[in-house]
Amino acid sequence: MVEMLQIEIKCMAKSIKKRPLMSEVVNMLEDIIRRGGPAIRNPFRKELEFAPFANRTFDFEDMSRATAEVLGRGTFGYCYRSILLNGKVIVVKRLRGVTAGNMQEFRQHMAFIWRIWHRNVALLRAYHFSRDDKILVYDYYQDSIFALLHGTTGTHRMLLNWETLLKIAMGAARGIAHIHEQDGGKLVHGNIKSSNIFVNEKKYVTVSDVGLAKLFDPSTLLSTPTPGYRAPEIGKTRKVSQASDVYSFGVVLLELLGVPSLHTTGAGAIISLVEWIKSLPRDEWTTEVVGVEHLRYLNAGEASVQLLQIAMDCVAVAPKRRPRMAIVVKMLEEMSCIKPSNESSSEDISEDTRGQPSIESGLEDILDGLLPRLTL
Ligand SMILES: Nc1ncnc2c1ncn2[C@@H]1O[C@H](COP(=O)(O)OP(=O)(O)OP(=O)(O)O)[C@@H](O)[C@H]1O
Repeated sequence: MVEMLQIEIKCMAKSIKKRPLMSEVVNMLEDIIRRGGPAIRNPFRKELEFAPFANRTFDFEDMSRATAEVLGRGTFGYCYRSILLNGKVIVVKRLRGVTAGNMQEFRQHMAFIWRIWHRNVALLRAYHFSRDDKILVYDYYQDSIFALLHGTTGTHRMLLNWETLLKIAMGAARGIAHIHEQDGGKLVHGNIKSSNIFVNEKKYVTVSDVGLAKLFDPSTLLSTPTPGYRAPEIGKTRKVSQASDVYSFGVVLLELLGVPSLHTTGAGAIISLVEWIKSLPRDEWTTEVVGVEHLRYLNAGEASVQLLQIAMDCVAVAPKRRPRMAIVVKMLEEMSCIKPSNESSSEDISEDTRGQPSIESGLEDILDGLLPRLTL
């Protein structure tokens, strides 16, 4: 290790003339290795650390040779969809503004994320840490719940059948409840929304971006969750909490139920929407809020009112009045025993009320192959 430090000191010499040539540095390092010195990694090669048990089917060089397309720019930096030469499709997140300043801290945090192992939590496959780059690698999932519901443009509204809707709700709820059990029951996701919930290759609903909030300064997170999913108290407290995760999940439930325009409204508009729903007599909730066409399609009778009630409990303005996520899971599990009154008929509705593709068209390939067989 001392020898390594000596090399480092030589490289950082003030006088340019005293700094060794790169070829000399390589020779010095090779010499250390030859003499059976400390097990060092080639410092000129970028390394990926893989999750325990994850298949190491690619390395950093494969990643740099892959094609990459920007999926979007999120709170934590740019997100790319990358196709490796072996055909595997991965998602690469290049983080910006990470506060975990050194390798040790970052590594400890990654190990913490890997311990949050659950079928409803998206696996962080690998990471890379260097002074210039902090990169996270995930599997690529065909579609987020947001994309399923609203399409990539966010303009259309997909109607889900009752069974699919409940499975998505339950998978996401179980994932969030598991996250809330971590770190001595204190871990907060901090950015629950339908574009962070996916269906994985085993057909499990998985919650992504877990543990990332802890890597950033709270001031970076002031814009999370995205307006619309952000609990009202965050404006004052400037802090996300488990109760604010529950609020965000309530908004996802409303979104799943097809409450119109949720994805385009701001936090204020959501609160007034919630107030409006509360002002309606309960027996008018589903017809007014979910919509007659969608209700006919869901064909779930009183169960859809109950689901709407759970969503409304989650979006209670006072954080203390919101149920804990474990309770939400229980309520959803009880609901899943309630069967819709009749099998939903595909002839009932082939297009939703806005003439946009419904479950019967447009994304049918994905939905036929995927959602009816969602695993719980
Ligand atoms: N593993 C993944 N597979 C497929 N698409 C993904 C994956 N991770 C992210 N995406 C998609 O990439 C886009 C950008 O994601 P990213 O998480 O960077 O930002 P965001 O979800 O838009 O915002 P935020 O940072 O607030 O979560 C989103 O549309 C998201 O659904």
